[in-house]
Amino acid sequence: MTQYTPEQSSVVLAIGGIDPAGFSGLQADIKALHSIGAHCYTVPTAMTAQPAQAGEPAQVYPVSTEEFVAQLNACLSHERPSAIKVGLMPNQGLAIALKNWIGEHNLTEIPVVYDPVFANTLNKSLLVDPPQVIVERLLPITTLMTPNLLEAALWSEQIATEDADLSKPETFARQWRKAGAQQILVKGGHSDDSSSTDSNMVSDYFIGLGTGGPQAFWVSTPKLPLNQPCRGTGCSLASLIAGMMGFGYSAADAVVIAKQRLQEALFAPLSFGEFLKPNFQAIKPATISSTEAAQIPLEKLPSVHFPSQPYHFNFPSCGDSPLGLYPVVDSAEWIERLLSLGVTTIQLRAKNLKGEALEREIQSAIAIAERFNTRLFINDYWELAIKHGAYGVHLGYEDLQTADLHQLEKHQLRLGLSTHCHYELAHALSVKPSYVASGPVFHTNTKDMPWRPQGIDGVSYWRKLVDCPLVAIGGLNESHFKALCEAGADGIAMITAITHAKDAEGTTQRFMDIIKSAVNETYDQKTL
Ligand SMILES: Cc1ncc(COP(=O)(O)OP(=O)(O)O)c(N)n1
Ligand SMILES: Cc1nc(C(=O)O)sc1CCOP(=O)(O)O
Ligand SMILES: [Mg+2]
Repeated sequence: MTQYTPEQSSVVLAIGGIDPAGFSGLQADIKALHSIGAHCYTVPTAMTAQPAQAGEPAQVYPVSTEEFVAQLNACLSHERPSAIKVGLMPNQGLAIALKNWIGEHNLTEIPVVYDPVFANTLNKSLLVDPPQVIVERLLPITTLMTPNLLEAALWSEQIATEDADLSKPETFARQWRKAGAQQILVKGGHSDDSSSTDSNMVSDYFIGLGTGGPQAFWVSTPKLPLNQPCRGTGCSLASLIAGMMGFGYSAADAVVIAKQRLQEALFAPLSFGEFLKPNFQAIKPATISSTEAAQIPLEKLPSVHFPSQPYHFNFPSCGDSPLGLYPVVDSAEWIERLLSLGVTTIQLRAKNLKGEALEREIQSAIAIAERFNTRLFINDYWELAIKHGAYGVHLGYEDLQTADLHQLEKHQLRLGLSTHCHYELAHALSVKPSYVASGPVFHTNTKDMPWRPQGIDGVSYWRKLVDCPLVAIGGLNESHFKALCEAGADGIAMITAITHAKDAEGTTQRFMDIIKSAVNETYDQKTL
């Protein structure tokens, strides 16, 4: 599994055209990247002249291959870039030169975000060679492509199979993947089609590698009532994605964070002449720390959902009393032991049972929890949880692909969801669960985790994003309880600290007391 470990700095090599009017191309890249604290190298592929008047074509003056490579080398003589963003690539000669340069300098591990600019927002062509040949050259070095619907269509028409429906972003995305794109975000900003998405939202379709394997999802932000054409949004989005990938975020995470930041810059767009442009000055400037660059001062994360339909769920609440100490155990026997001490939230995480034995264990656990009037969550086995009338289920991100959320909602089970990164959180929040779990807070020996522990700061940050109860999990023990309560955790979940304790009963009692007084102290501090 890839481990995504955010770095302290992001240096993006932005390659693209110069738009002297300052709306798009490298000028837009610089503004977007500076807003997240990334450094931006700028290597022009062409000077352009893009008149405002609709009738006049754009002029494109590509640099020579020699000039291009000399600029790339000059950048490389400073620090090695942590991501590359490619915008306007006007001809295949420069595309080949870039591909060779990346190979010759062993830069193939660096993520490349390619925004295939074929024409500007005013639909003026900016290419000297046909788009197909340029894209073909760049596909092998590209980590993530970000075409808009028109660009995607232009290419897809060349490669589409006969039965392909070319009116939908998801069709294009699949076509491009077949043609060799590793990961792709088809931007739906030009779409009139609202059949698969909410018409008040702009929805982009992502297919790529998530932390646990291939992912496909829609990522949507509210449609803004802009009264003039807005320029430079595609360049800015691709730059923000490259910047976040440069900080070490996965493509899926970078897309979610970048969409949010662009959305924020578009809430108060700057108007210049006939056009608008994203207002990155309106965003709280990010510092050079990667976590802070991702820390969105927040409107809201974009909504993320799987390819079927947007979600309209509302799972029941877990009640008014705080979730508190939340032991995660593997048997009904443990549940009986801990509930008799007064534990009010507990989870059955039975990884070693199957078939009838598993079903019996779940049934007993539910019967015990009912006797103690306790919130019992069943991990993984949502069908058995429904069948035996459990209080709730806890699901991981992968389970969302298979679990029938409609059935869970229909039977009024509470739903807890694990989250570890931005796109998982964006997805979880779209489901409106009963609680969100955030982990791993610290290193855990209980299971392999592809995510860097996020620490207490990560819990505080999640708290700002999450509008339902928040549960912290991963490597937790009593030394963390006070800080976790101050950070806003409603529940503190753990396995080892209780199940491996010499005196599990005594330990649990002490943990409950500490959490109770930490919750009271935090409450007092907030109300003073
Ligand atoms: C409270 C809580 N948070 C997170 C998890 C992890 O659940 P999941 O992602 O389903 O992983 P497994 O527990 O199945 O390994 C949890 N169980 N409880
Ligand atoms: C099961 C589990 N899920 C996690 C997550 O981050 O989603 S961390 C974790 C293990 C928790 O065990 P312990 O308290 O022994 O560290
Ligand atoms: Mg699970």
